[in-house]
Amino acid sequence: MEEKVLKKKKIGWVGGGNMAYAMVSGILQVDPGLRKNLMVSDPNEDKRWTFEKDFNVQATQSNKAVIEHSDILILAVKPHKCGEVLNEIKALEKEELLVVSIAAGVSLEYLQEHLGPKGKIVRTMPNTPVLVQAGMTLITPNANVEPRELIEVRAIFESIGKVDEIEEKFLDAVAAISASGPAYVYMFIEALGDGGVLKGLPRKQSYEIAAQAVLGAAKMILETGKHPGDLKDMVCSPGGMTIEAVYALERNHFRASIIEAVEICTDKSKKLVEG
Ligand SMILES: NC(=O)C1=CN([C@@H]2O[C@H](COP(=O)(O)OP(=O)(O)OC[C@H]3O[C@@H](n4cnc5c(N)ncnc54)[C@H](O)[C@@H]3O)[C@@H](O)[C@H]2O)C=CC1
Ligand SMILES: O=C(O)[C@@H]1CCC=N1
Repeated sequence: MEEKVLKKKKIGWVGGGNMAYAMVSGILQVDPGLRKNLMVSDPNEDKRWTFEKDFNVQATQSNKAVIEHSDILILAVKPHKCGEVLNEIKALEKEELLVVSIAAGVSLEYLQEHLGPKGKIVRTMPNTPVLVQAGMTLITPNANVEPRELIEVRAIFESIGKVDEIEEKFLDAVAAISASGPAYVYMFIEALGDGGVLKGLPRKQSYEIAAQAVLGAAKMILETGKHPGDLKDMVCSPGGMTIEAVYALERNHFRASIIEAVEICTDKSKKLVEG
């Protein structure tokens, strides 16, 4: 299904930064031949060159060219730049264009205000692991999007990870967990690896061991459906070593610091569009 949609539709990105790069990279792992259907615009020459060099995907300075090329246009600029790009899209009066925003904190209301009442918009929140086809994308369409169009958008993101629909009011928190979350996890892996280095392990091997522990733990949650607390208890032998570590983490507010990070991040999301 994903491949069929990807083969049929012309997809463009306005903004050729980290997320566009990750999405294009993930999509081309499905089928490198899809590159003919993809196009990216960015004012930065180095960014454009990266798409041509790494993927042989056409990259242009002209947002207009990408908008004209696309059946599905992905808005991949920073939140405070969305307004100006939406004005460019509106000016081209391309009624059937399906606009997919990946911008954090930019509401459907804001997007609709700029695109006009007929604008077909899907607000999404993906994350950088789409680059390795292990992304998580939450999506909310506006009322103008037809079911078949939503299926098409889902298919794009399903080709590079998991997809689910969610009420728009949760998307800021989703961004704080799923889109920003990998940064916290990298910090955790780095720290776990440093712990190994402290104990004399070679650094590279220590990071690999730490990353595999995180990957395995995540798979345990997703594949057993067990509560994280139950899985933690399976590791903590009574009177054993793990519970000593858990106690040390609790003394240092490990869980509270992460919950607070999600709260601060969610609040910040709502201010991004102001720049
Ligand atoms: N980085 C992440 O992990 C995630 C980012 N997002 C969202 O994705 C969007 C893009 O984020 P990144 O790729 O990280 O940012 P980025 O800064 O790497 O990329 C944005 C690109 O837009 C280009 N740009 C600036 N003005 C432009 C214009 N008028 N027309 C066309 N291109 C223009 C810039 O040159 C830059 O290359 C943001 O809205 C962000 O909130 C969403 C989920 C995860
Ligand atoms: O930090 C940011 O603003 C972007 C949006 C979510 C992840 N990265």
